[in-house]
Amino acid sequence: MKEFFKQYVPYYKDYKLKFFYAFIGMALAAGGTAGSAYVVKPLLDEIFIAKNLTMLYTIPALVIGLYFAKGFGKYVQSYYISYIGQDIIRKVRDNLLRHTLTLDMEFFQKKHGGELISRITNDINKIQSAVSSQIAEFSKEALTVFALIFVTIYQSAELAFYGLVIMPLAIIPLSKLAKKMKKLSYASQESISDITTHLNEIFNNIEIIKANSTEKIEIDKFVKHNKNFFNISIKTVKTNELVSPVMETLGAFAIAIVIVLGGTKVINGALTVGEFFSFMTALFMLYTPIKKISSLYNKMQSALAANDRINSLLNVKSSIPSGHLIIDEEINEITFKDVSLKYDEVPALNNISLKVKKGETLALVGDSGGGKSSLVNLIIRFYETNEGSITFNDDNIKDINIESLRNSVSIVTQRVYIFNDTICENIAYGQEIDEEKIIKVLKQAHAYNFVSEMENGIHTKLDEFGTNLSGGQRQRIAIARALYKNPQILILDEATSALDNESESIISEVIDEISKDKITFIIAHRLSTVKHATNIAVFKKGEIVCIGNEKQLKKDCDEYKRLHNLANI
Ligand SMILES: Nc1ncnc2c1ncn2[C@@H]1O[C@H](COP(=O)(O)OP(=O)(O)OP(=O)(O)O)[C@@H](O)[C@H]1O
Repeated sequence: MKEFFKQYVPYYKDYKLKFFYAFIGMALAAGGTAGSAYVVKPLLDEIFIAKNLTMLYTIPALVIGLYFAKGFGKYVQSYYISYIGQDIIRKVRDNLLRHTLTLDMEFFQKKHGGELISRITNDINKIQSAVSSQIAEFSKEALTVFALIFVTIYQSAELAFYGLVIMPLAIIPLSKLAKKMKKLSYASQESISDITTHLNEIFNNIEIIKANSTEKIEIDKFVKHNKNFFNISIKTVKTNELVSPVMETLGAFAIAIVIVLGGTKVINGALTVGEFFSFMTALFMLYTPIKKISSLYNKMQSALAANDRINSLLNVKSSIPSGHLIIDEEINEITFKDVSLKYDEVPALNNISLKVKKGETLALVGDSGGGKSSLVNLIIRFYETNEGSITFNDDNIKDINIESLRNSVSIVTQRVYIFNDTICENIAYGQEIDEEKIIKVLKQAHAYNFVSEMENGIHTKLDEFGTNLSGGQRQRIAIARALYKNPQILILDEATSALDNESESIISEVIDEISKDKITFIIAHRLSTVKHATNIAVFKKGEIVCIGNEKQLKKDCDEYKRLHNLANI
């Protein structure tokens, strides 16, 4: 709990004035509550026993004033505390996404999107009540407790001792319940994360699910996750709801003792009836905030568990540190020297050495799983080499600033990413929109014809995942996006696989033309796509078995000949 506050207290310092207002509200609310307990004494002693007529009118006015103070105080306090809490949560959520996006691809490959969404939404919601309403409630209830304790002691210190001694005894069962709550909360958050992950998977793979009629299998899986969440939630309710009966039973003992002792004092004339009832009212009133504090403490455990999960994400650090060099000159060559890459100790690339110069195109061909995409993953530093070095001109890739590196590269992959935005925004993604330039690249990518036929032309909004486009149209949008960036390095990983032969050969010509001042890498299964490449590297099981132009390979490379023959079957 200490760590939790340590982590969030720095956020609070921006809200000093709001805290001050909230505190005034709290003080009014606590004062109003204690005052309404105190007022029982003059009510009984002055009105009912002494029959004082002035008091008959003064006290009701006082009651109205006290309740107004209590209500107004509560309102002011709730508003300011919620404001502070919500604003802090907004900042924590921003920070969490900011941090998550610094992590490397390996992390995202291993973590499910659904789980991350769950952390950034559900878990943060859990701490929201802790940093805002729970802290406020806790402070308000604690202040009320102090004020009421003051009233009880003021009325009778001896009775107060018997009435309140039970409180410390309650700590033992309550702390046991709190421990259990933290465990249950953790399990509950894991379970909701399973649900989000599964839902994410279902909606992302809906085509496959429908096409295979596996809806029932998915529903059965979901029912299991959902039932698990229900079971944990019910256990949480059982544990949390135990607080109240435990406190009430212990409280009943205290009250019983006080009735016997206090009653005796009233009978002996040591205490007035008013004093006794005022004391009893304060004591009764006292158990409500104490019960609330215990229950809040239990609920706080759920925030602590959520915070553990949030911190475990915040503690993950990128294993690919950025370098300091900013690319501000032309990249004339990229050199791979004895490069090896392993994914979790499984080798994917072995001893790769090659050089690509500006104006050249290197094509990567070979069987599936040969390591072609892995090689381009290294150029954009999605992964780190295990051995060997990659240099841009004479600079080691590890010394180059990652953002600057990626700004110099455009990559089009098999999987086309479309944002839920207009065609303009999708093409200029991350850069200023220049409509003329957008139209130019759309024409180059052979996309302008179908775009101009759309209702709003380049301002047409695309669905997320680009479902209002065909596969080939999506690829053309992705190619246009890559061209718009006008990068020094162009990577096309099966970028034209969904195009018909005619479009592909036209786009290939465009790419040949624009790649004259770039370093280009093309991965393609269709060998016809790459026949004009300066060099073709043939991959097999993570190694380059031959490298050369098409003519040389056709002559000397058995593996290339095999691929060529397969393509012609
Ligand atoms: N993120 C990853 N984590 C673990 N292993 C991976 C990852 N990406 C690729 N691999 C493995 O590395 C090897 C090379 O894969 P890679 O994707 O580079 O091949 P490829 O030649 O591009 O294949 P394809 O033509 O099918 O796209 C494969 O055995 C693959 O299973």
